Amino acid sequence: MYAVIEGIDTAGKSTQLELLKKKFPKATFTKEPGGTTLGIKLRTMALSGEAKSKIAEMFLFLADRAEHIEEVIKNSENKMIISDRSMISGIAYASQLDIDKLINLNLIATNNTLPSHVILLKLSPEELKFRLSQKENDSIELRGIDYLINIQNRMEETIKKLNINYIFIDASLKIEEIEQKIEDFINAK
Ligand SMILES: Nc1ncnc2c1ncn2[C@@H]1O[C@H](COP(=O)(O)OP(=O)(O)O)[C@@H](O)[C@H]1O
Ligand SMILES: Cc1cn([C@H]2C[C@H](O)[C@@H](COP(=O)(O)OP(=O)(O)O)O2)c(=O)[nH]c1=O
Repeated sequence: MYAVIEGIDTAGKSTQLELLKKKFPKATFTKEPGGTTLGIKLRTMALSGEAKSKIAEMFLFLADRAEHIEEVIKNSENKMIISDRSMISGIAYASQLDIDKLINLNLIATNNTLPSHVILLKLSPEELKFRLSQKENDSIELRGIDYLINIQNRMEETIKKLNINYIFIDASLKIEEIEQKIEDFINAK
């Protein structure tokens, strides 16, 4: 199983991953960007905001993804893998490019590997605004509410296009309610 937790910044991914780690202690927990030694360097570069070109930034994430698939996902193929983000973020955040083109590029990076289970935590604009106001924001989060809601819409569109097994969960539900929905989804198939 290759399950991924997706959602825009502050959707609650880290919160749920901490709970999943307790529930599934034998699973492999990983993340993008920064799930490998090379990926840690690429993550710093990608998140610094140094890239003037959005395309250059996207290729940093794609390089991270290719290394992650090869080093982590392929090496744990028969185990339960749970990842914080995936190619769905890669496609959604590269918002200046067309989704179909990005699917092709990402399938090159992943050698055609797709997640088997996608969990998307969805925020309303109001809840997003509140959560961003509560924390210090990195260069991507500083792009604002409309930017992030557009990314969230692109995540939904990408997941539907990829025709994979997914669940969309209202991210403003209680933490325990979300936890239960994720557990039921993972245990169902
Ligand atoms: N279901 C929830 N209801 C209310 N607040 C939440 C919920 N889940 C997470 N939070 C809070 O929202 C903020 C962002 O959560 P976090 O798990 O760090 O998101 P992400 O990893 O997706 O950026 C944190 O302050 C966290 O405590
Ligand atoms: C995987 C990926 C993430 N991102 C963005 C989303 C996030 O804003 C940022 C880092 O993700 P993340 O590690 O979830 O950030 P945080 O430290 O806030 O938990 O990178 C892309 O722009 N493209 C990508 O391909």
